[in-house]
Amino acid sequence: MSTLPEAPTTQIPAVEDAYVAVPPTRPLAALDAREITAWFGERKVLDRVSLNMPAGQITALIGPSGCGKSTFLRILNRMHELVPSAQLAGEVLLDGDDIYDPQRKLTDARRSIGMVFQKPNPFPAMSIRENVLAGLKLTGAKASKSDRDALVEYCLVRGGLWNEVKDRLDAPGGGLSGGQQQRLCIARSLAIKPRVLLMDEPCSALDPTSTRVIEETMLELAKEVTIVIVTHNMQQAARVSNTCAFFLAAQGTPGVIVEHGDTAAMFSNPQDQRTNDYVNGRFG
Ligand SMILES: Nc1ncnc2c1ncn2[C@@H]1O[C@H](COP(=O)(O)OP(=O)(O)OP(=O)(O)O)[C@@H](O)[C@H]1O
Repeated sequence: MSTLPEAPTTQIPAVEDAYVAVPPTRPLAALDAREITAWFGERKVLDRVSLNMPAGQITALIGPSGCGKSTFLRILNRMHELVPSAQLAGEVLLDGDDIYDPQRKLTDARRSIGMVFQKPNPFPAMSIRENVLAGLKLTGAKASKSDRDALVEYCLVRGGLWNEVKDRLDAPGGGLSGGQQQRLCIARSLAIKPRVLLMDEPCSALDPTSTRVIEETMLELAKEVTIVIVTHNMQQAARVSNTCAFFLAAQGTPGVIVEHGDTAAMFSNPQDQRTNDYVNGRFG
């Protein structure tokens, strides 16, 4: 697990003060990482990692602890640069446009590429409704109350939580179960209609039933949003992902992708012996 902070640290304004709107549907987008090398201080932790994450698909990043999966994921929406010692080389293209282009604002990347973290991190004192709307700070247009209500419903339906909370939208988000809180965080991330959703071990703190609900939610969401998920759970990778990338960092060397491709093929007929050993639980 990464040592980076897991929760957004910026102060969220009161929802009534936020400028909100129901954004139009955005077309599906592919993410293409090219020759990504990453450092923390002097230490190189990823070495020339390239990966295409196709539009409308779920890509799983798998591999043993410490091989750089979370670092790679955070590079995909410019969170890596929040660490003072962190450096980066390479390109990340969202539908052909480099999110690291100096002409582009950091907020452009965050608007298009949302993130769900390992530990559910709703704003506990805010209501369920406010939690969803809190994701809207980045949009810039005002909207009516009915638009906001429609957006809250839209996000909670897609987050797979609507039926469980529709009668208590003003109850605090902190009062939900862990699995419900994680789906609330998914709903919050959907409020700005991201084109890509990054998920860093989103089920590792959840029981098997909540895990299955989140997996079903992901499979539904993938019709509208490209998803990239880090998971240690091989069954989960096999159940939800279309494509898979196996990361590995040999002792004292930076992480690389050993093998990537169609998930079913990688699990049934891996090309590299190390992939074979990993997916069959022989190490990691
Ligand atoms: N903020 C940080 N400062 C310094 N080194 C870091 C930082 N975050 C991660 N690292 C190092 O970078 C390497 C890759 O870490 P990362 O969290 O990306 O791996 P991971 O594959 O996601 O691991 P896990 O599966 O345990 O979450 C590790 O050696 C880790 O110690």
